[in-house]
Amino acid sequence: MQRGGFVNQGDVKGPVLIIGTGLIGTSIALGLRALGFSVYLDDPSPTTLALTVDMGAGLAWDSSAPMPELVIVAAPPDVCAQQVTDALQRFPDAIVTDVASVKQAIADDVCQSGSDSKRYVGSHPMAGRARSGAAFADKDLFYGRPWVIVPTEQSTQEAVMIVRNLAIDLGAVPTQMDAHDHDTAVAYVSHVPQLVSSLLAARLLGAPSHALSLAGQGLRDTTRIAQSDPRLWTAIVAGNAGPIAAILHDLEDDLADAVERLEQYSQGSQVGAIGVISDIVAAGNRGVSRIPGKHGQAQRSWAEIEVLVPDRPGELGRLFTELGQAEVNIEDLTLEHAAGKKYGLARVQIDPASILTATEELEKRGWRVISVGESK
Ligand SMILES: NC(=O)c1ccc[n+]([C@@H]2O[C@H](COP(=O)([O-])OP(=O)(O)OC[C@H]3O[C@@H](n4cnc5c(N)ncnc54)[C@H](O)[C@@H]3O)[C@@H](O)[C@H]2O)c1
Ligand SMILES: O=C(O)C(=O)C[C@]1(C(=O)O)C=C[C@@H](O)C=C1
Repeated sequence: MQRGGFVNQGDVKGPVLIIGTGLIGTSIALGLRALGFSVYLDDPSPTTLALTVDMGAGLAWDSSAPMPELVIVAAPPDVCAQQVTDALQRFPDAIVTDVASVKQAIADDVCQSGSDSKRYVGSHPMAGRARSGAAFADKDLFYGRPWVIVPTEQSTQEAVMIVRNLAIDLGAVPTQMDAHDHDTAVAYVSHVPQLVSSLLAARLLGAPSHALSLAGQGLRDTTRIAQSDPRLWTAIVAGNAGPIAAILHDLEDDLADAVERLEQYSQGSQVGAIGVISDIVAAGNRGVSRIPGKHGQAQRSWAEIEVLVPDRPGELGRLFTELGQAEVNIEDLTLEHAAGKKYGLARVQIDPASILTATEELEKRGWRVISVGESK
């Protein structure tokens, strides 16, 4: 079997079975297929399973298939413990992992199930999309992203290595934590952000349509994940309710303070209101500067060029190609589209040392560069 160029210890050689072939299960399956693994798929929805097989992600599992060496449960969090326990019983030699966004409740249930839980190691790839389902799967979804490995006290070292190798084979960066630390961490970086984004987007239901027609990048940045699947996120949030509630309490205090000061200000009192606004924005600046940049490095400043991109097929590709020809590396990109306009606005982030070259080369090739400046 062709491997991603990694390790001798904990190498999976036999077939991999993926249970739950939605966004994450199918992305893993496609990535493993591309590396030459033999992949089997199972999902309670026959339509989903057929779609995943049609996408070339593997073969539908049946009892005549060879015994898997690794089983990956990629089902909603509230059914993962049961699926892991069943897999440990059905496949007595297999290592079993799950990829659910919550870990403590699943680990507790598996360890108390009476099954052979030393072959179980939890895990969680920190990559995804706001859209569920196999149709949105991507074999490169995990590339460069953290993948948390969450052994229980009973997990064997071999099982841990196999799950680490899975992450590495898919281009992810494994990092190990216990279930409690994992759940607290993801409450901060994933679960509370999801709820805040949803709450913010829900406020738009009461906004007049002329307000929505003015929506720009700020609103899009803060509400992208509000498109997420309510069923999946109900199970995620319910599975990590304690740590999430603790952070929401702090947020509630901050909000109550801000509301009180703003109301005092609007009623004519000057005391403390301006200070609280400045404190909120400055604390936000400090918080956002703690988010690591690409590949987990400390965040650094990029230069940003804003370029008008004609709304025609192939134009964005041409922009990438022509920046590449000028030997300018794109570090990040955002696109803004205004409804009914013939142009989109691409904000391309690049190394500040390349800014002059990029501007000159783009203008030489007929692009309209709107502005050049600093970005984070
Ligand atoms: N979406 C993300 O961004 C993301 C990222 C990392 C981890 N995860 C975790 O990965 C898991 C899958 O999420 P997803 O985004 O792929 O969801 P999804 O809705 O796209 O896919 C879930 C799949 O599980 C199947 N399923 C439902 N009940 C099942 C059961 N009892 N047994 C087996 N399969 C069952 C569904 O038919 C569906 O195909 C979840 O536990 C989620 O917390 C999600
Ligand atoms: O990129 C997104 O859309 C995601 O929401 C991915 C995201 C996250 O919060 O980072 C969502 C849930 C997962 O458990 C892991 C990753």
